[in-house]
Amino acid sequence: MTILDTIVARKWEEIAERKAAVSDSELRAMPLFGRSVNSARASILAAGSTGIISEFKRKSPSKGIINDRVDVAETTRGYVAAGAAVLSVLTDEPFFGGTPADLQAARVANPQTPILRKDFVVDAYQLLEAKAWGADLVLLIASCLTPEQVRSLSAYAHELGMEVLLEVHDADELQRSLCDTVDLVGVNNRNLKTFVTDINTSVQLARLIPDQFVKVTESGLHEASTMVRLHEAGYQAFLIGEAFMKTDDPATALGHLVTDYREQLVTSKTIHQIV
Ligand SMILES: O=P(O)(O)OC[C@@H](O)[C@@H](O)c1c[nH]c2ccccc12
Repeated sequence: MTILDTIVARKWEEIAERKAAVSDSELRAMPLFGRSVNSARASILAAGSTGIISEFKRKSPSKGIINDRVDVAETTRGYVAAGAAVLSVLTDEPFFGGTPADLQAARVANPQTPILRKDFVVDAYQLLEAKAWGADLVLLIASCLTPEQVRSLSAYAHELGMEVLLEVHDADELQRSLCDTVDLVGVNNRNLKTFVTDINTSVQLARLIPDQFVKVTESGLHEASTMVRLHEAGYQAFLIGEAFMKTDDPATALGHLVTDYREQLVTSKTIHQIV
């Protein structure tokens, strides 16, 4: 049994508990449910966007406690001020220390910014929750879903007005799960079964992702030079958590990375023009 199997098994228990406590119609009646969503796709592709999807993550199975001191509203507001194109907020409690309240607090603090509900979505009920808690897009992880589930969950997310980030880790997952109700494709550099992180995963898969999808590289990103390399490989967005959250001031860490990335991009473009 891998950690992913353990997480998904626990997730089904959580879903059963939540369904018993809050009905579909109660979720639909929540104040945020009817709000219009912010497009992550548009934000990432806008001229001058950093493409950074900045994550609020307190702990993880691979790293343990990363940061249990900072406030979600203050941190996410700081992320946006420092250049985040999209926010990612973990809502899984047992393994990542996130809560629905974190997502709602980030929503209220950042009304104009697209926010990803970062969780292990396996059931349509979680999409209703995401909408009710103020999410603009949801993550679907190919390795814990059948291609049919990816299709039906992504179509339902679209019906609810949200966008979909499909996460893959290898060519096989990409080829069998990709469908046109997905908006962004994320390549996770971290193998969720072994926790090994390798940037080459993204480099190798980039050319297999059709251009209609926004290409996102996920996990293990700490250096501007790595971002430049992945940008040149075709990535438009970068999902980054730990590099920011492990510091006492995650938003300032993001600001520094943005400055370095912009400088290095200019240098790299100049070199390409000369060579
Ligand atoms: O903290 P990192 O290494 O920058 O990674 C962020 C993000 O990619 C990672 O948290 C993540 C990617 N896919 C996930 C699925 C579930 C939980 C977490 C994740």
